[in-house]
Amino acid sequence: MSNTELSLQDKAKQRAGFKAAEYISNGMIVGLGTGSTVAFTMARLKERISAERLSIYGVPTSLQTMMRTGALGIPLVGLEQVQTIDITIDGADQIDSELRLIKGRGAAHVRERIIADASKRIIIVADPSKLCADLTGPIPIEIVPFSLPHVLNRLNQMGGTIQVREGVKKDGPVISDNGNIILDYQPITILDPMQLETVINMIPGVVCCGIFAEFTHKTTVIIGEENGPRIIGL
Ligand SMILES: O=C[C@H](O)[C@H](O)[C@H](O)COP(=O)(O)O
Repeated sequence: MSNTELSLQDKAKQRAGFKAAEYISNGMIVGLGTGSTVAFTMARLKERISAERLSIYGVPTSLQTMMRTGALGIPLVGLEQVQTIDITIDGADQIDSELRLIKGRGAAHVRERIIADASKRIIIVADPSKLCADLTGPIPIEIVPFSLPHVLNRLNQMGGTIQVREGVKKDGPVISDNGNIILDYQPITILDPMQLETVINMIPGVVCCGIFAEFTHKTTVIIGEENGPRIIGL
């Protein structure tokens, strides 16, 4: 797509995504997130690989990213082949003032959390619409299919509303890359993101939810503002 065809929001994503690619240097192992914003980072990395002979290996967080990087020719390694990941670049659905996140609109948050945890540093790329004073939800939750009635019961006891995410081009529930079901849980309020994350993640059957509150100490956020990328955090 040419630059003139991009929407204003896509241009903002592009500014953030391109800026993040500058943080990558020769020899790095790079966690590659999922979604439309980090797709711009991957496009820029492909250019740097050709123009500067940049030598990197990516660790993908989803089948979508695996397919995109395959098409771009970015070399990949599996998590089992690396000790640690130098930097992970990923998107987010909501970012609060303390750099806590909600992720998982694309149902990739389980693998994204694993890669984030294995990374020395995390760079989150986003357009300005993702910034908020406080996280509000909905919160994506990946669950083992067998546990559906139990998890629905437990979340109902907590209040709020829950939807089993359904496919757009598929009848029935969305199935994640891990073979699981995705719920979208709208709590009444999120007073303490870390506490709510812990409570949801402890429900048997939940693989994990999309609140990422534990990585703020190693997170940088890049917002693609109109007059240039804004860096928040480290
Ligand atoms: O499951 C999807 C991921 O958490 C994405 O990183 C997140 O939804 C942001 O995606 P986008 O950059 O397309 O807004």
